[in-house]
Amino acid sequence: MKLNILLEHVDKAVNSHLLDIDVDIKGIATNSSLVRPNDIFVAIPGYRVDGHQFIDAAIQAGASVVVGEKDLKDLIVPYVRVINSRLALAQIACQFYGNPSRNKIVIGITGTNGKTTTTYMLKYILESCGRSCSLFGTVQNVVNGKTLPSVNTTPDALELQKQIALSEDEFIIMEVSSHGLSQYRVEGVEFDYCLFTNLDKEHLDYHRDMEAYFSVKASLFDQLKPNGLAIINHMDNWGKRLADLLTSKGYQIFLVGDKSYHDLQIVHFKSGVSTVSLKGNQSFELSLNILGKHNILNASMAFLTALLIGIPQQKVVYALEKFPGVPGRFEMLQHPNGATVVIDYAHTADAFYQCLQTAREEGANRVFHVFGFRGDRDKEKRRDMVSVSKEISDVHILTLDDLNDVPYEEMEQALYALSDGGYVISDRTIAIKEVLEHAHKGDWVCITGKGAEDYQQKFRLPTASDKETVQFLFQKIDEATNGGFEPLH
Ligand SMILES: CC(=O)N[C@H]1[C@@H](OP(=O)(O)OP(=O)(O)OC[C@H]2O[C@@H](n3ccc(=O)[nH]c3=O)[C@H](O)[C@@H]2O)O[C@H](CO)[C@@H](O)[C@@H]1O[C@H](C)C(=O)N[C@@H](C)C(=O)N[C@H](CCC(=O)O)C(=O)O
Ligand SMILES: Nc1ncnc2c1ncn2[C@@H]1O[C@H](COP(=O)(O)OP(=O)(O)OP(=O)(O)O)[C@@H](O)[C@H]1O
Repeated sequence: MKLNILLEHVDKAVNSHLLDIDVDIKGIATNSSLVRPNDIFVAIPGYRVDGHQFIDAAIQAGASVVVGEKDLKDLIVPYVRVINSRLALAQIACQFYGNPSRNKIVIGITGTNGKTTTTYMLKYILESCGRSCSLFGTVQNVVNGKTLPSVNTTPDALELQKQIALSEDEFIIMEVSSHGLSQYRVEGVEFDYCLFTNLDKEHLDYHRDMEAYFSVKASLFDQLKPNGLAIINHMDNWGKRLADLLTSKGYQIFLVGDKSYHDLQIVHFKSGVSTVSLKGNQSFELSLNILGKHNILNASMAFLTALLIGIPQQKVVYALEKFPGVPGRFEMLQHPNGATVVIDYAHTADAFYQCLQTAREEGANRVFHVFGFRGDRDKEKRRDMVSVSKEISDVHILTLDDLNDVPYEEMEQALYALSDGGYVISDRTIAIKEVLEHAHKGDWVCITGKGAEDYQQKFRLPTASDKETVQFLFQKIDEATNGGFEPLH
């Protein structure tokens, strides 16, 4: 593509005369090691390193044009200075791949919790009706039925535009994170449906405060196509704010909630099976294989969206009944002694509440809760998480989550400082072992924070995830002759 066409929609600072240069651009790169001859290299001042440092390497690798934010002179190739490199990248990628989101039905889901679950539910409903979907999210990306690894919840603009262009699927369903929005990863994507699940204290190491976090999330809705629809959880206070904001802007909004004026009303809110009704219609049952009122809410959001897309109600009900769940989201395993083990991805206070309260409402005798905190991530939410755990569970055990380069001892100290009457067992696998040893029939063990993700560091047991650890320990119980655990060596 000719440079002048490629840069047509880029907010440029200076050197715009270079747009006239008759250069043919073959591709786009943001990493110097991935540059190929005749690529345009976009230098991004990153959080770890400054991409401008790699301009020479990019040129050596064949970049024929460089885009950046700095005032640079004397480059041997044309240099386009822009106000924001990430924004320019999105605008360039969008143009290069021909605005691919315009040819798709695009669904974006934002909010602190429930994005992954809701995307999975929607994908399942649509695919059950023979419609094809690409998916972008925390657990995996899927395009044309092929699974691709997921580096970020929301991929960077270059990867996202490329994958949407490659997609032959009818729908694009994506989780839109606040980082993704603030880093312009979805800039240029035009959405048919945008969903808001909820907002809870999270990522305040990145956003100034909750107001700033909310504003970023709300900005997704400005990317709706002219006839695009917003679907909002109106039981969440931030959802109420968003609904007011979008109404004042003239957007078409649909609300999920527990009041008769909601477009989808959850009339009788119960984990597993709930009664819901559509405005002005008879109520009916919505049943799910996964427990938790929060999952009923996620299902209701998916339900309303599917109806707006035009899927018949009965087909949606049927698909949700069969929905197999999401790896590591309230995934239940049965302890040989009759206790119940739940592996969940809860890592905010609200998610703790949902997970632990579900165990309580299911009649748990005692609730054991094993959890930790990500190193080098939002510290503000930690105390709230501990207090919810302390309030709802009978025993809370603090353990290590991903260290993210924080020294082991430092994180261990943080656990002791926060434990508030709970136990600290630093080795995650040993914490799980201790709890499984102490849990009896009728007790529930909730292990939260990692979900289906692999461990980032080695722990004492030879396992790579919470599920593997639990299954490894169950196996040991089965093998042991005395009905207890084999000693560990
Ligand atoms: C803090 C943060 O958001 N970082 C994101 C950011 O990376 P960065 O700014 O650190 O990049 P960098 O490593 O400093 O590199 C800067 C530039 O130099 C280039 N470079 C670098 C080295 C080299 O040799 N040559 C070279 O050209 C790099 O390609 C890059 O363009 O831009 C990258 C590309 O978009 C992201 O992958 C990366 O996400 C990292 C992996 C991350 O962990 N992000 C988290 C915080 C995040 O975004 N999370 C949300 C979900 C949150 C949630 O809801 O739970 C998400 O959407 O994933
Ligand atoms: N609607 C909801 N309200 C509150 N908590 C929820 C809701 N849905 C899920 N959760 C909790 O949040 C955890 C993460 O759920 P899910 O992966 O669906 O959310 P997410 O928004 O994709 O999270 P992340 O952005 O961190 O990947 C679940 O394991 C559960 O504990």
